[in-house]
Amino acid sequence: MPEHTAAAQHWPAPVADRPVRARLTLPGSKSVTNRALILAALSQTPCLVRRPLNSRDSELMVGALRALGTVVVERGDDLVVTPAPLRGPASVDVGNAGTVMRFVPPVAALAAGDVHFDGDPRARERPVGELLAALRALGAAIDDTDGALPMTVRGTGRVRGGDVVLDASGSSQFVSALLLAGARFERGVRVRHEGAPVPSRPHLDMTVEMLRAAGVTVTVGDDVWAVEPGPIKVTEITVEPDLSNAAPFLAAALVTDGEVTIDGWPERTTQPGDHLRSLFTRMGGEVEWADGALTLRGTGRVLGLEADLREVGELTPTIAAVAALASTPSRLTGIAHLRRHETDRIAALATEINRLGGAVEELPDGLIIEPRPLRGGVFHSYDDHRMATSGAVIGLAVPGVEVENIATTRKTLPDFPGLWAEALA
Ligand SMILES: O=C(O)C1=C[C@@H](OP(=O)(O)O)[C@@H](O)[C@H](O)C1
Ligand SMILES: C=C(OP(=O)(O)O)C(=O)O
Repeated sequence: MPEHTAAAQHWPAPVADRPVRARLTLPGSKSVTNRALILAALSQTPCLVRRPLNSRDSELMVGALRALGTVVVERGDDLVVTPAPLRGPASVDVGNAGTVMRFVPPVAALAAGDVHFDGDPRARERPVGELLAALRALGAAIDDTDGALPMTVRGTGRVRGGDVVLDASGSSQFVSALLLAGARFERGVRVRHEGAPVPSRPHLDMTVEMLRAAGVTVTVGDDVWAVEPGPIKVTEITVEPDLSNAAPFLAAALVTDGEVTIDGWPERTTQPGDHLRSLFTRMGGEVEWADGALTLRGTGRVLGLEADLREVGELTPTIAAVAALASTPSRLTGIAHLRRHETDRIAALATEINRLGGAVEELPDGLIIEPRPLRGGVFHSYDDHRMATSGAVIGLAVPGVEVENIATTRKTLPDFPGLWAEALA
């Protein structure tokens, strides 16, 4: 049964009856894993992907690339990716993975044969039209449904490439998608963004950094990115732990006055989760990085936050959960694009926190969250992994919170309930 139709289960969120003290190693980053898999499939050499995420979004990416002919083999916890000529006919299930629905179509355009794309019902509502229009302008043939899924990329084995202008205000993934495959286009690709600001800049930096590490020449200007045509050569990529998925665990220390250490936290990284160091400090935590581990200590106060989260939108659900438990108000802005994430996260957060007695007001591009005492109740997850973990954070401090469909956390974490129990033990 597809996961989005899995029977709704209510998971009683554990209450922290004492400060959470834990030291944890987290699974690999979704964003790094799925970029690594794309680059490895387009590489001239086999590639060892070390410590990849092994969860729904990465499984969907592996499935997509296998469908196009790439050989992906497990070796212990690692993956060996052996590139092969890309070919259709093939069918790709994108699930509700933005990285699969945006990063794979340009690869499919390089394949010889038709590649059909579809996914969870929500995937048909998530934006992809701007990317498809850009791909067409670069020489690809695509049959879509009014700029959305389901669609078929009619791959011919080659893409002309060249200059293209697109509006990436809906998702940074449109730009990342074109850059990741662009070196394999005959003329490379030069992407210019025009429109409201592009969100999630760190993810674009991640794309550029990983391409350069794979031997690709990339130049970056103001809202312009160019990839030279040429070979992609990558033999090994080590995936960092998922720092965005560190958010609920660090939040657990913050809201219970505890102390949580995440092992393997890179000293320098392009992952947006690294911004948690400053964001959670502003919300009352004390953060220390030493010897490759990050520790967050609660200080007995949880403060609201005024912040533009455009760059780090995927951290919003956890920040909103902490804000709902804070002693001062929060105003989170710059995140209109979250309305087309796994769910409309702005509406979902307001509805669910208010259902527990909160005082949250929706803005067109964000949330105002006033402090209120909360009560128990069902916290719906809307098939959104980060909504589910946010319910768990609130449940630490509010007895009687039940998270509906906690299993949806498997999008990017193979065993959230197990890790949560380990953290609280
Ligand atoms: O490139 C990536 O890996 C991602 C980019 C961001 O997408 P948007 O720019 O659509 O927010 C982020 O929210 C998503 O979780 C992962
Ligand atoms: C927006 C997210 O995912 P996706 O890669 O599906 O866009 C997310 O993980 O918060």
